[in-house]
Amino acid sequence: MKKIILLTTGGTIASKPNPDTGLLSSGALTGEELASMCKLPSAIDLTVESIFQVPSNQMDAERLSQLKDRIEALLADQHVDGVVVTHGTDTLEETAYYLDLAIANEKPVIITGSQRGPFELGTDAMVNIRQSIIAATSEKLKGFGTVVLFNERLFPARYVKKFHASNVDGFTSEGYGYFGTVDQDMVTVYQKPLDREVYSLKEGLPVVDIIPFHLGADDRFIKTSISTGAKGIVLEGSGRGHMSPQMAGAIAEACHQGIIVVLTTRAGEGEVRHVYDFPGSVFDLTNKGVLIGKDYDSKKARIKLAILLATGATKQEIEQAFLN
Ligand SMILES: NC(=O)C[C@H](N)C(=O)O
Repeated sequence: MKKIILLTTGGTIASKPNPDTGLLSSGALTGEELASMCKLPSAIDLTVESIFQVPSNQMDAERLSQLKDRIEALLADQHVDGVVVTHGTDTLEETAYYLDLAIANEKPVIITGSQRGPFELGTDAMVNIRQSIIAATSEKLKGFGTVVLFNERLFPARYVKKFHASNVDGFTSEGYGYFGTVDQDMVTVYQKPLDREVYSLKEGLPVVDIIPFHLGADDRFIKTSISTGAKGIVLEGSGRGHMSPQMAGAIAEACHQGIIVVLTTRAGEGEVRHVYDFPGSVFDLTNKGVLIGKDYDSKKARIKLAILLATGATKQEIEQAFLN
């Protein structure tokens, strides 16, 4: 019999209506309460553990590290076949990618959430938990790193994104698609990621900011990032990766001060590349010391940059790592 651990962290999937406000209290339910509401196959040996009971806007570097340590300890037990994490959907993709890059174990780690609370009409909470537990028992998902299950689909942590604020079909991997499904009790895998990247952290995650470009953006946030001690900055540019000319001077100063600056695009798909030579272009910014963030979503680039900095990687190694 497969042994799976269900590790709950809170979120809507663990929420209860608050009679005082009529709104949802995320994380009010314990893992045990939640599991007792799911119809699980009896052939799975399930252990439930509540590690946090928070809405996912409370996830931070410290909690990520606690979660990773706990999962690693659980997977190290030879009797454990896989771990399922339940999480609020708002930051689920960031936690998933952090776990994906930081956990080396080959056993399945599946992370899921829900858009509707367990007591709401048409809730997706129980079905997502159930399908995730089934996925975690699958031999097919060994060596995949951390996988996100949502609405019966399996997504790679590197690309998955919450694209709908409330719909139960709320997650996608723009341009790349999902790599499998869990339909009733059947796990099907259509694609497997070519490379698996795993890093060994030497210290806690440093401060890395995301600074978006918008029409008319100035340099105040970049200056604040520099003066408040950020170790990394992810710039979210437009199109091929363009920032405003007003930002370019402060970006050069950030690089000059040894802050690692990575450039991404706010477009949903496509890569940051040298195409133009105007002030604020990729050409201009890389000449100032900025690294190219390829096709990374800015939130994923932020997690990756923070992890790389926490491994003690050099600027050259970080540049190389973003070519993956
Ligand atoms: N659907 C959800 O889980 C959203 C919730 N606000 C959270 O991320 O905790």
